[in-house]
Amino acid sequence: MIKAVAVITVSDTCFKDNSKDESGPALCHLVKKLFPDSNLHTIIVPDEREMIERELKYFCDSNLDLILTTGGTGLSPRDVTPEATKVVIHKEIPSISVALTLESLKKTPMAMLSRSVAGLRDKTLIVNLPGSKKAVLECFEVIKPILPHAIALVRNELSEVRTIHDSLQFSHLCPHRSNVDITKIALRPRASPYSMIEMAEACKIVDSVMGQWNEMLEIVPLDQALGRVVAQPLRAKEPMPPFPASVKDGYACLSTDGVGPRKVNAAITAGDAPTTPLCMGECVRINTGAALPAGADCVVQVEDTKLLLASDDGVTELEIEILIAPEPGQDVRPVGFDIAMGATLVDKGESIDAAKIGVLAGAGYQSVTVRVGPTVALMSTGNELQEPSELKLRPAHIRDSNRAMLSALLKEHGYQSIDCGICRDSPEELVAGISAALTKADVLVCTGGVSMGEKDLLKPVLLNDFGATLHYGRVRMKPGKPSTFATCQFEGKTKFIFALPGNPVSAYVCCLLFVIRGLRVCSGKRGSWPRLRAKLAHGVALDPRPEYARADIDVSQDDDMPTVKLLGNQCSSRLLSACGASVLVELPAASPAHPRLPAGAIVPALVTGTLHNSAV
Ligand SMILES: Nc1nc2c(c(=O)[nH]1)N[C@H]1C(S)=C(S)[C@@H](COP(=O)(O)OP(=O)(O)OC[C@H]3O[C@@H](n4cnc5c(N)ncnc54)[C@H](O)[C@@H]3O)O[C@H]1N2
Ligand code: MOO
Ligand SMILES: [Mg+2]
Repeated sequence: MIKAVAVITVSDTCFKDNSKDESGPALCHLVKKLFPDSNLHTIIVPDEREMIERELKYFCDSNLDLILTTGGTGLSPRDVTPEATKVVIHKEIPSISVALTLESLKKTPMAMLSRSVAGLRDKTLIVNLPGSKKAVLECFEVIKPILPHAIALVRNELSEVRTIHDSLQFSHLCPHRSNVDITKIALRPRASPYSMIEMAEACKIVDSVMGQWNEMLEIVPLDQALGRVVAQPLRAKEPMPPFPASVKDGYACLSTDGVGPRKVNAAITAGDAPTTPLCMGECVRINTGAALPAGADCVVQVEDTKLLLASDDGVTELEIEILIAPEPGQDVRPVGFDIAMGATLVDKGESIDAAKIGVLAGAGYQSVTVRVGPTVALMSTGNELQEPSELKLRPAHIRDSNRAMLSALLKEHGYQSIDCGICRDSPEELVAGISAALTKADVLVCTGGVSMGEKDLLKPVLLNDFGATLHYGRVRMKPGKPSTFATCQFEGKTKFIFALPGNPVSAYVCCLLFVIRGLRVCSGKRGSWPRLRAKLAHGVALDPRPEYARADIDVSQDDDMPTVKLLGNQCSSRLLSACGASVLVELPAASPAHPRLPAGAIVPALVTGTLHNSAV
C-alpha cells in the first residue's frame, strides 16, 4: 500500500509564479490516479542545489514512499536537480534513468540531454523527471508499471510483491486477449444457462470422456512402480521355489523307510547346495527353506524324532529315530509350488501393490512397463487469494488453501500435480493462466469462478477463448453444484479441464468424485469408489440436493454393520468437516415426506479415505 508521495517542481520561474507550473499539477493528477489512497505533498523550489537537497531529505526523513521531481535535469548552468539527488540518495537505480532516456528518445533526440537520476534514500524512492509537461506525462507512463512493485520491494511488503508478481506472472505469456465481454454486468443472466445434470450422468460423462485418454507406456524401475498400472502381463521367468525346499526344520528322508533309526549323513542349511544323493536308511538334517538332496521325498520335523547317537563332544548327530511314519511329499515345497514357471504374476491393467512388488522382485523383474496417465496442473483463481506463505493478510483477502489441499489429496491417491499458482479474476488473466497451465499439463484442475458472480468467468473464458466443449456446467449435488468439466483442443492435443467450485469443501469433494475418478479411468482402473453400507450414528436433516457428507466410519464394533458420524457442520466453506474423513456418506435429497434421516438409518458410504479404528 502506497501511503505518501511528494511531487517537487524544481524551477526558478515557477518558484516566482506558481501559476506557471503545469508539470507539477499534471504529475499530481497521474500519481493520484495510480495511487488513489495516497497522501500527496507538493512543493515548488527554485533551482538551488541546497534547497532541493533539503526538501528531498525532509520528505525522505518523513518516510514518504515516493518523491518525483520535475525540472532541473537539463544542461543549463542552473539545472542541478540530478546533482542534488545524487547527494541525497544512498543507492542509485540507473536502469530507471536508462528506460526514461530510451523511451524518450523515441519521441525526440533532445532526450539525450536529460540527466535524470533515480535512486533510494532509506525507504524512499526518488525519480527525477524532465521539466516539460509533455515529457513528464510521457516519462510517467514509462515508470508507472514498476512503481508499485519497486515501492513494495523497498518496503519489503512481501504480500504486495507477491500479488504484483502473480499478476505479472501470466501477463508475459501469449497474446492474452479475451473474447469475453465483462462490461455489461447489468445484463448478465439471472438464471444459470447451464443445465443441472444428475450425479450419475456426470460420472458417466467423466468415465466416457476420460476413457478417451490415449494409452501411453513407459518403463519404470521396480522401486518406482508402486501404484502404477501394468501395461502387459508379467509372467514368471523361473519357478518359485526353483528347487524342492523344506518347509520345516527337521530331517530329509525317504518316505518308504517309514519309522525307525536313520543314519544322519549330512546337514543342509538354507543356501547350501546338496551334493550327495540320499540312500535308504539315511537322512540329512535340513532347515526351513533349504534344498532337499536328490532321493529325499519328505521332511520329518525335529519334534517327531529322537536322538539315538551323537559324537562324544555333542557336536555331531550320528543317528536319530523317526517316530512318526512320513507321507511322500510331507513338508516339501516342490519346484514351482508358490509360482509355476510362466504363471501370470501381474496381469495387464492391474495396479502394483506392495505384495506385487515383492512377487516381481522375487521373480527377477527389475523394471516394468506401465501405463502413463495424464499430467495434472493445479491452479486457483480469485482476486481475494494470497499465498499461504505470506505473513500478513491484506484486507478482505484469504489464503489460498485449495491448491495445497488438492495437491495433497491427489498425492494421497497416487497422482502428482504441477502447481500453476493463483490466477486473478479477469478474462485476460484467465486466458493467460489457463494457456500456461495447458502448455504444461493434460488435465487442468482449477478452483473458483464457476458460479453466478460477475467475477465467475471460468466458463465463459473456456467457451469463448478456448472453444471448449462443456460436458457439464452444473451438477445436482452438495457440495459442488457449479462443478464444471470441459475439454478443448490446445496445441494439437485434447486437454481436460475440471473447473471445481472455489468453496474448499466443494473443491475437495469434487476432486474425489470427478477428478480422481477421471484419472483412475485414464489408467485403466475402475473410476468409482468402493461403497459400504453403514448405520447413521445420529439423525441428519436432508438438503434439497443429494449430499456427500464427510464422515468418520467406525468399523471397530462387534456389530456387523459399521456406523458413520458426520464431521460437524457440513457447510461448503468449512474444510474442518473433511479433516479425518474416511468416507463420503451419500445422503439422498430431501423430499416433503422425508425431510430428514433418523439415527440408525442405513446409508451408503463411499470409502474415499483410509479406514481406521476410530475406537482406538
Ligand atoms: N447466486 C448464486 N450464488 C452462488 C451459487 C448459485 O447457484 N447462485 N452457488 C454457490 C455455490 S453452491 C458454490 S459452491 C459457490 C461456488 O463459487 P465459485 O466456484 O464461483 O467460487 P468463488 O466465487 O471464486 O469462491 C467461492 C468461495 O470459495 C472461496 N475460495 C475460492 N478459492 C479459494 C481457495 N483457493 N482457497 C480457499 N478458499 C477459496 C472464496 O473466497 C469464496 O468464499 O458459489 C455459490 N454462489
Ligand atoms: O455446491 Mo456449493 O459447493 O453447495 O457450496
Ligand atoms: Mg463465485
